[in-house]
Amino acid sequence: MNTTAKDTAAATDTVAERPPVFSVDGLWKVFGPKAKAARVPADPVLAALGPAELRSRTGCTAAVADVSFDVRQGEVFVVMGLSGSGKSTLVRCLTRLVEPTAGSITIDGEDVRAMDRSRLRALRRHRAAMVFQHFGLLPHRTVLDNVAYGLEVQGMGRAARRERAAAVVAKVGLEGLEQRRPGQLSGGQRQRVGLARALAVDPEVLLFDEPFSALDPLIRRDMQEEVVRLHREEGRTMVFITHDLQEALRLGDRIALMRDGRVVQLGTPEEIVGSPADDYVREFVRDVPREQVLTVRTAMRPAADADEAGTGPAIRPGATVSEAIEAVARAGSAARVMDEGRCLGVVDATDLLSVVAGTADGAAPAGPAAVRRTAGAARLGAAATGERRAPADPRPATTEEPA
Ligand SMILES: Nc1ncnc2c1ncn2[C@@H]1O[C@H](COP(=O)(O)OP(=O)(O)OP(=O)(O)O)[C@@H](O)[C@H]1O
Repeated sequence: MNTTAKDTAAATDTVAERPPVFSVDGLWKVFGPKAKAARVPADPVLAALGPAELRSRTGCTAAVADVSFDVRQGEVFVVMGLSGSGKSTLVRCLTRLVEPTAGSITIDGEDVRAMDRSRLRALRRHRAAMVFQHFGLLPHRTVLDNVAYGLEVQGMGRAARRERAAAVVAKVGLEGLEQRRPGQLSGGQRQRVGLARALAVDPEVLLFDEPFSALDPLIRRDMQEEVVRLHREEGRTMVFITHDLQEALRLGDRIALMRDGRVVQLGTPEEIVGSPADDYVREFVRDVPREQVLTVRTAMRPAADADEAGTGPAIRPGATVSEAIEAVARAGSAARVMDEGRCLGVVDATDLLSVVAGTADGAAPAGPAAVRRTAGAARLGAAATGERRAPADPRPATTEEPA
C-alpha cells in the first residue's frame, strides 16, 4: 500500500484522529437538463425540494444532494442505502467517473474537481482503484494477465508485472488458477480476480461498487471475509457501496446511510443501530440483533461499591453485549468493564437484557469514544437478520471499467 498513508495511519492510534484521504463538502450531482440542473444546488427553494417535487418542477433528479463527509486513512467507509438512493453516483463522483454539479472533493488535500485529464487518469489508475460488481474482466486474457492489466497500462515491464500479479493472485487465494480464462472460473473466483486487479496497482484507496451483490450468499460471505482479512493485513482505506445492511454492519468502520441523495446518518454501526437519527433509520435497523452490534459501553453503569468494582469477570469496553451476556451467565455475577487495569463500569444481567429488549435509555455512546475502534476491531461476528433486497440493475457504463 501507499507507504505514506500506512506510516501516518500507524502513527495515530484511532481512525477518528487520522487525516482524511477523501474530503467531500456540499457535494451535489443533479441529473437533468444542464442549465436547470446547475441551478438546483444554488437555489435554496429548489435545493430543499423532495425528489418528486423537484422532478415535476424542473425535470431534474438530485442523485446526490448536499453531501459532506471525510473518508479517513485506514477505515472501511460504507455507503449504504436502498436502490436509487444515490450510492453509486456519490462514489463515482469521488473520481469524477460522474461529473459533480456542485461542491468540493479533495484527495489528500488535492482538489479533484480541478484535475486535468491526465491527473484524473492517474487518480483512477494509481490512487483510487475501483472493484466493480460485474468484474470487468478481459475474457480472452488469463487470470494472471487480467491482474497484470493495470500494471501494463502503467507501463511496467512484462517480467515485473507478471511477478507482481502472481503475488497478488496468491494473496486473494487464486494460486494455481493463473492460466485460466475468466469463463473458466466461478463467480466468486472472478470477483477475486477483479479484487486482485485493483490491488495489483497498490492504490491508496479501494472503491467497491456493490462488488458482491451478484454472488450467492455463501460465496458472498467468503468474499466479505476476504475483504476483512485484507483490510486487517494491510490497513488499506476502503469505500464500499452496498444496499445490504448485514454487509454494511459486518464491514464498515463507519456507515453513511443514504436516502434520496442525502446522507441521513453517518456513524459507526453501533451509533446507527443504537441511536438511529430518525424514524427512517430506526425502521431500517429494526431487525438487527442489537446485542451483536452494541458494545458494553452502552449497557454499563458505575459500580455500586468497591466490592462490585473489584470482583466479577473482566471484559473489554469493545466487547459486544452478546459477549458480555455469555461472561455474566458463566460467572453468575456482574462483569467489570476494564480498560488498561481501570474499571470503567459494570454490567449485570438486567443491564444487558435491557439493551436486548431496546429499553435501555443509554443509546450508543456518541462522540470520539464511539469511533475509537481500531479498524476491524468491532466487526459484527454474526449476521443481522434484515431481509436482503434484490440486487440492482447494472447501470450504463460511464466508467473506465475495461469490460
Ligand atoms: N445517468 C443518469 N441520468 C439520470 N438519472 C440518473 C442517472 N444515473 C442515476 N440516476 C438517478 O439518480 C438516482 C440515484 O441513482 P444511483 O444509481 O446513484 O443509486 P444507487 O443507490 O446506487 O442505486 P442502486 O443500488 O440501484 O445501484 C436514481 O434516481 C437514478 O435513477
